[in-house]
This record gives sequence, C-alpha cells and structure tokens, in this order.
Amino acid sequence: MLDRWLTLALEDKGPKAQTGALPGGHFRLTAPGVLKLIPDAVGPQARAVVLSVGIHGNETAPIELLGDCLARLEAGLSRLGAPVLVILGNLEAIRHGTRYVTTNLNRLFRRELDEAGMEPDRARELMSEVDAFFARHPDREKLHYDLHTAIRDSRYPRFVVEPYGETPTPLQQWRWMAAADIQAVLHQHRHSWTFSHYSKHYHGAQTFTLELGRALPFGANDLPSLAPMGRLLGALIDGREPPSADPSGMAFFRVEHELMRQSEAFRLCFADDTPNFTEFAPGTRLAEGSADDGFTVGQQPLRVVFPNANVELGARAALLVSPVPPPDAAPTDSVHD
Ligand SMILES: O=C(O)CCC(=O)N[C@@H](CCC(=O)O)C(=O)O
Ligand SMILES: [Zn+2]
Repeated sequence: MLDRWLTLALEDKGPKAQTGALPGGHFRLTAPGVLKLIPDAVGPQARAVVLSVGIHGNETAPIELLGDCLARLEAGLSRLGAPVLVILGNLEAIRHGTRYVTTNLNRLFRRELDEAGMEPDRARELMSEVDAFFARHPDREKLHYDLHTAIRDSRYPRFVVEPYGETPTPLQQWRWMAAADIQAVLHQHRHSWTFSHYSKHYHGAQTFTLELGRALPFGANDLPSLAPMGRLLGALIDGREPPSADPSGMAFFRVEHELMRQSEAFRLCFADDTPNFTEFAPGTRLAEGSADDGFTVGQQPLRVVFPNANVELGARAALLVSPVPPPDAAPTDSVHD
C-alpha cells in the first residue's frame, strides 16, 4: 500500500482518508500527499519527525529515497518507532515535472500569507498539518528535514541549508549529517520563509533544507549515493538513535549576501552551469541589472550558491557565501551521542 502511496497521490487516485497497519503501528492518509505514521509504542529517544519531499516538483531523488524507506517499513525490514509526518509537497508541479506551477512554494511558509492560488493554498494546508503534528507531540524533540535536489552541479554534491534562527543547532545534528555523507553546511543569515524555516521559526524544531545531488527525472537518480541518508531517515522512522560520525570533515559556510532580481534586465555575469560553491575573486562582476541589482565582489572572495537569473521579480537569484569555522562542540553537545 505505502509503496503505491506516492504514485496514487500523484495520479490523484489515492483515497482521501485511509488507514492501515504497519509493523510497529499504523498509517493514516489524511489529505492529498499527507501521510501520518503512528507507532504503537514510542521509544524514549524517538523524535517527532516531519519528512517533506517534492516541495519543488522536478526534484525527484528525495521522493524515490523516501519511497524506499516506506517500502522497507511496509515489508517488515524496519519497525515504526516514532511519530512521523510525511509530506509530498507540490503535487501539481510533480505531475508536470516542473519546479512550480504558478509561484515558488518554498517562499510561502509564513503565517501572514494572504496570496490566493494553488501554491499559497497548499502552503496554508501544509503549515496547518505541521502545526497539528507538532501540537500532538509537545514533549518530544522536533525535527523537520525538507529534502531537495539542486538545479546545478556542486563542489559539495550533498549539502544542507540551516535556516536562520536564534537557537544553535545541537552538535548531534552535524554528527548525523556527517554519517549521512553530507559534505557541507550553509547557515542562512536571515528569515527566508522556506518550509524548513517555518518549522524552526514557529515550532523551535531542528530543521534543514537538504540538497541531495542534482534535480533529475524519476529513474535517472543516483540513489546509491543516498544510501547513508536513507539510513539516517530509516533510524528516525524506527525511533532508533541515528548513526553518528565526526563532522570535522564537513565544510561550513555562512550567507554574506543575497542577489535579488529587481529588473527584467537582470542577468548573472557567469556561465549558467557554474557549480554551487564556486569562488569568485574580489572585483569580479557577478550580476547586472537596470534597477540597482548589479553586484561586484568586494574585498573578500565569495562563493555562489543557487544561482538562477530566471526567478520572479523580487526573488532571490543567488546566495553569496563564505567559509566559517565549524560550530563549537562544547555548549550544545548532545546527551544522545
Ligand atoms: O539549485 C537551486 O538553484 C535551487 C535548489 C533549491 O530548491 N533550494 C532551496 C533552498 C532553500 C533554502 O534556502 O533553505 C530553495 O531554493 O527553495
Ligand atoms: Zn528544491
């Protein structure tokens, strides 16, 4: 059943409300693309876990990866031990194989949202699902991993974006990410109204946007490279402590500046296929536009992440980042390690 859930949800043939048994618990389908995994017994170390995929419709590897985790669970190769909310984000865009239909869903996760349309409606539905889920588990550590893939190649093929927030991320997360073969971490410098930011900002959850390789069509993904990430997701679903590794091999970056597209004339001055984290020297012209949206690198070199000149007016066209030291182990070291 669950291995067919993703397909049924995409074909819009899935039953609107359905429940069924699973090893260790049961599942409930409560809205299109929204699946709740409810364990019979929750271990003391289990977290309340939100796993979202397909927030961008052309990013298929995370959908396949999560599909594998659900298939393993259903086949009895693992046993449910934590409350999990699984979300298939932009169903319409996934059907079209496009990043979005009308507007970028991953910029709409704020409670004051008053726009009308399919993506704003979906954002409101998903925010209320997340609110209800975390409200049901007030005493549990809250996690939300929003799984994506990137448009371009990357000097670090698998990396995570840490949303802006006041609370430092516990070291345990970096250890899990290192074991899951994540190669770099990018700290956001300000609110960004992404789905992962939503769960951190409003619920104090430990959250990331995970970039798991390149955006490719279904069937073309390099799933073996995601096996370590599959083990992290599997452990969270089972309510087991995830594998840990030394995070000192990961590279850490901070956003220094965002290029925003402000004019129709806006363009980036470097090749379209420039990989994420490519470094540009001081004095390099990076963007041109007719509304003060040009940019030249100042005194420090900067690396570019998520360059995309074809975004909507007023939207982010690239992040410019620089390396920072790894987080200090001392204050936030986890009792679970
Ligand atoms: O490869 C790209 O240009 C975009 C990949 C992507 O969808 N990234 C996320 C990052 C979200 C964040 O900044 O936390 C996005 O742009 O929504
Ligand atoms: Zn994405």
